[in-house]
Amino acid sequence: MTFDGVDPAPKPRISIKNLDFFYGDFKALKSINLDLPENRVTAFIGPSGCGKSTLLRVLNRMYDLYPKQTATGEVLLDGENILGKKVDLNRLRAKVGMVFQKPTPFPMTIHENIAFGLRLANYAKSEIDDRVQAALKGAALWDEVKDKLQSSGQSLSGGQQQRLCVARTIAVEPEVILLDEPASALDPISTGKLEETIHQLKEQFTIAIVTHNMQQASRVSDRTAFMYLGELIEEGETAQIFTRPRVERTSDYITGRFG
Ligand SMILES: Nc1ncnc2c1ncn2[C@@H]1O[C@H](COP(=O)(O)OP(=O)(O)OP(=O)(O)O)[C@@H](O)[C@H]1O
Repeated sequence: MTFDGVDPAPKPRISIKNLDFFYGDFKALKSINLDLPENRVTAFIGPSGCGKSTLLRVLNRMYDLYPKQTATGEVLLDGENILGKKVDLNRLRAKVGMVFQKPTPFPMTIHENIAFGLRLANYAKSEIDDRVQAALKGAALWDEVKDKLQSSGQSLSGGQQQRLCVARTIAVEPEVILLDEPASALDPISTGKLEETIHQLKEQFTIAIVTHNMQQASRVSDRTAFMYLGELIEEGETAQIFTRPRVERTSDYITGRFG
């Protein structure tokens, strides 16, 4: 923050330029232009069906797994257009990790949930235990699981499982973390812990989060993008969007007049 309370815009880690997205013939995203600054949390908000998850899924090309889904325009990550045909999708997904709405631990031990990905990413055997520990600490789960690393990941509570998924994601050292309504299945205490974790993670990562919960967006994010019917209506510092929106539709949405 500067003395006048304005966050000096850090450099964008991701730049989205003129992005359109289609499910078959249906245009779900319309000419989106948006920067995601590094070491900041950007929240995508808007009513159901406005395109929040679609936008998130473009950022690691998750849509490529499905037929008839296409994106046009540019999404620059470190200067490279990740929508390009020659992009190595495994490398991209290692750089841009994702945590889903429902906690999805693998049916393996807590340790193995993280070690598995590390081995796939060719980390040296001698490093694995230290990296598992560092990832669990990074996801603020270590203290709760350090004495039961050989128990099943699925034996943890929902909130712990979600932090295990965060640990699994950060273990392989991505640059960007995508969170798709990560707290929607969690109770308020687990949600609070996850939000604290997100707050700490932004020191190291660039984060985008989709959330239906506007209090959550205002608590965890530095910047907020409001979407409506596939368009980006307004984007800016979270405090500005929530207290001084420039566009009437944003104001109507955040004051609960629709959505
Ligand atoms: N697999 C699909 N095939 C066809 N249309 C889809 C598909 N997935 C989403 N859509 C459509 O694309 C639009 C955007 O959907 P998206 O899931 O991105 O919205 P959202 O803002 O994340 O919604 P919600 O808050 O309800 O999760 C919607 O009109 C939706 O019906």
